[in-house]
Amino acid sequence: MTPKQDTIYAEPNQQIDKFSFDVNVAGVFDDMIKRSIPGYSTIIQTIGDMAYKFVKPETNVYDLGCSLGTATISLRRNIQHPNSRIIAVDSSQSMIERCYENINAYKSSTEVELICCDIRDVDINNASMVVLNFTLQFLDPSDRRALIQKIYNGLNPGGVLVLSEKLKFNDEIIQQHLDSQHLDFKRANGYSELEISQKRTALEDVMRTDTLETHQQRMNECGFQHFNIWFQCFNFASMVAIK
Ligand SMILES: Nc1ncnc2c1ncn2[C@@H]1O[C@H](C[S@+](CC[C@H]([NH3+])C(=O)[O-])CC(=O)[O-])[C@@H](O)[C@H]1O
Ligand SMILES: O=C(O)C(=O)Cc1ccccc1
Repeated sequence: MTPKQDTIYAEPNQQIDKFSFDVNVAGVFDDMIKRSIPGYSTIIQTIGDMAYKFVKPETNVYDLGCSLGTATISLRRNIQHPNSRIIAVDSSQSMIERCYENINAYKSSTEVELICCDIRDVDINNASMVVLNFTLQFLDPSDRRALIQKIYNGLNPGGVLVLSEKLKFNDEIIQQHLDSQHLDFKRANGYSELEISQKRTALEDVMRTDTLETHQQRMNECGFQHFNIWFQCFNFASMVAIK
């Protein structure tokens, strides 16, 4: 089925509300994320490839900020062991409802537990893989370290964290260049100048990005000794940390 087209910011708005993962966004999210994040499909595919390699029998796999379940479905398709379990979490009720339908559209022997709650309140234990695919950037910056620490503590030795994020750059010239390439990507995917600028306003103070150096330092401080970026397209990156 072709996803419903994202026209949320297509008409001029008198007042632009803060971006939220409400029923309107959930209804067009498949289309929105594919047209907004360069490399999204590659990252989803590779999360599946990593699940094949990293997920061990009798362990938990977490998809934190699962939205419509795209990463969960990729994980589940690639897990080799029937006796592992995916715990998919999102705080948006509208996302969770649609995610439930998407997950149940496929049969699989891997159980998925869907939880509607804040990822800061979820217990992480006996994990062989944790996915934060473009979710950490929406968390209050002062809560990020505690979340990464909780993930580190809940991972088994040899377990993996996949962290995908929009990046910020200290170098102003690089920041401007990569941002303009991202805007060209959105234009090429059919977004108008009005859509781009209204969404940008809505995302201010809602999505706060970190530099790669901040991510690296936080990972190290939480105990991860093996960390690197495995994918980057413009200002979007996916990183891997192994315990
Ligand atoms: N504190 C929180 N607790 C729980 N959920 C949260 C929280 N904050 C934000 N979310 C949820 O995190 C998701 C972020 S989207 C993830 C895409 C997905 N991973 C994908 O692979 O398609 C990324 C984006 O829109 O750029 C939304 O569904 C929020 O409701
Ligand atoms: O659209 C953007 O400009 C982004 O930075 C990515 C994004 C994608 C989906 C929801 C919110 C932000």
